[in-house]
Amino acid sequence: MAKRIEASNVSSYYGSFKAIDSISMTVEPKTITALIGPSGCGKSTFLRSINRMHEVLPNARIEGRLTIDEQNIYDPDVDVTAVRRLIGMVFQRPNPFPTMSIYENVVAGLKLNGVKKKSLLDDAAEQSLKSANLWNEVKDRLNRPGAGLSGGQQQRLCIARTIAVEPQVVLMDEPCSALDPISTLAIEDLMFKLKDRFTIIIVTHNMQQAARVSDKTGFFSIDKTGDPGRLIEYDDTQKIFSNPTQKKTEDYITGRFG
Ligand SMILES: Nc1ncnc2c1ncn2[C@@H]1O[C@H](COP(=O)(O)OP(=O)(O)OP(=O)(O)O)[C@@H](O)[C@H]1O
Repeated sequence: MAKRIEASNVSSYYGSFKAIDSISMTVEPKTITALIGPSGCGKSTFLRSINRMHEVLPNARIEGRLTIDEQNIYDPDVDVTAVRRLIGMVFQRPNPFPTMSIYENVVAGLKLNGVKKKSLLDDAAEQSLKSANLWNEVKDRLNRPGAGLSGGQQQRLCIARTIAVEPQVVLMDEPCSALDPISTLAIEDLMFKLKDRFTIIIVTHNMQQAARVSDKTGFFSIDKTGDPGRLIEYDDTQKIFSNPTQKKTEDYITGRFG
């Protein structure tokens, strides 16, 4: 089941440096939300705050409230591993486990969760690779190394690995920035397909991509170096790209700034 995400006044810090200031937004289930904005305005920091990856760094912390279907994921009694299982993440560079086969990559998370039965693992591998639009390309070489695939295939393998554990939210941090245009379109097609099942948030520098794939867009910005990033405008993607309310948004999307 895809889930609603609600951020209320989320500020994230690296030590004493405040990287984002008081971000509030609601992301509806089964939608794609794009986060755009100039370099260093805190898009990735916000994304990593959503699945508690931010706090992995020493001295990193957040303030505010982040709920997934009413559950505050920062409540002290919340199991962090369970949060990260619920909220999967795909990174900028495809990062398949280098020593594992294609099959082992996809089922790695399930095995970690204690699934042992071969038929269940086989089934999950096939379904996840099909969902990731990769099955036909790899079904005859499942035991070959994942690292032997092309960049675009590796990224789809990482998406298959992420969705194999049935998360409810999928976070994507510039998932296409290392890919060629054809692989990029393959990932975008895949995102459309996945939004039937998952809530997706994508950080992208590619404005055409944000306009093509997302339902909602959040524009982040900073006033000057050293200031925290702020959410300037958050609205339907069509509105942001055709008639934004804020001048800063307009300047950014028309290329006058950033
Ligand atoms: N590990 C870290 N330690 C300290 N500061 C960090 C760390 N990671 C990011 N920052 C700082 O936090 C701010 C926000 O960075 P972040 O990577 O979230 O921005 P971004 O909008 O995703 O940038 P980009 O588009 O370039 O990826 C920047 O000032 C950055 O230098």
